[in-house]
Amino acid sequence: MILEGHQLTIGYPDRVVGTGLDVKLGKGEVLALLGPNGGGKTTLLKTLLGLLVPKAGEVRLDGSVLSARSIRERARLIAYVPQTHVATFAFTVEAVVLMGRTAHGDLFSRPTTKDRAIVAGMLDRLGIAPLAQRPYTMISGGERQLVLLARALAQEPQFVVLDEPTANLDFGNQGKVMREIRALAASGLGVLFTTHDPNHALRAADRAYLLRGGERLAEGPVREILTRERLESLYGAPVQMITDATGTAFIPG
Ligand SMILES: Nc1ncnc2c1ncn2[C@@H]1O[C@H](COP(=O)(O)OP(=O)(O)OP(=O)(O)O)[C@@H](O)[C@H]1O
Repeated sequence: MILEGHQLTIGYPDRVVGTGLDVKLGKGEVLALLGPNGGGKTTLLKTLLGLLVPKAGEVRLDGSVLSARSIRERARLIAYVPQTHVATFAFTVEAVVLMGRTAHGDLFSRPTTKDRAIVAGMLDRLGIAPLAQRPYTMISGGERQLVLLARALAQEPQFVVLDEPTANLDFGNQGKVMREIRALAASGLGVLFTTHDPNHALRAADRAYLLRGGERLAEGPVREILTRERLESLYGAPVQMITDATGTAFIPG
């Protein structure tokens, strides 16, 4: 199964953000989307998810146009972890993660024992089981990020799309999410995530897609694509590269 954007023009009713964009994500692989603020990353993600309609081109899932599938079917296949949002209603953490099961059951049916077991497993896996009965509105931004990831995984999708999944996380939890992303790919899911940290792409992704001003600057295997020169050109700023026996890291210059 492949999630694919073909010759996409992306944007909003009053604005074109990018044109001629081709993106491909297969199962079992991780693609990192990098680029400067306002470059179009979130717009591209939302278009691939079917939340924004492409102005031209099409999004295909397994060769057929995504928009031809029902919203429910899409939700079963592709999970979205948005940038952390603050909920208005004080659902418990467990209830928020249970929402991930909605695509699998009848909309008005009560969660099954299996649903609850899957949710408990996800909370445990991400180390947030102690938060289960806390209101989602009264936990930290980083904890919320992990709850949204748990909700996406409870969906048991084929693809997971994450918008800056490490943005609010402490150093330890950043590592946890990177490991989780690799584990998802190892279990056969396709993962697409945006990041402002090239080191996270190096660590967790197979391929990198560089997007600037709505244009694809480069795409390919992370280790080939992420060079000091390319990152300097992507961000229009100096970048330093540090290499030792254990690997390579980039720091803003
Ligand atoms: N709802 C909207 N309506 C109109 N224009 C928008 C809307 N949301 C974003 N934009 C514009 O679209 C362009 C791309 O924004 P987008 O959020 O996709 O960038 P991004 O690469 O995700 O940025 P960041 O790294 O800052 O999150 C920007 O110029 C932005 O101002």
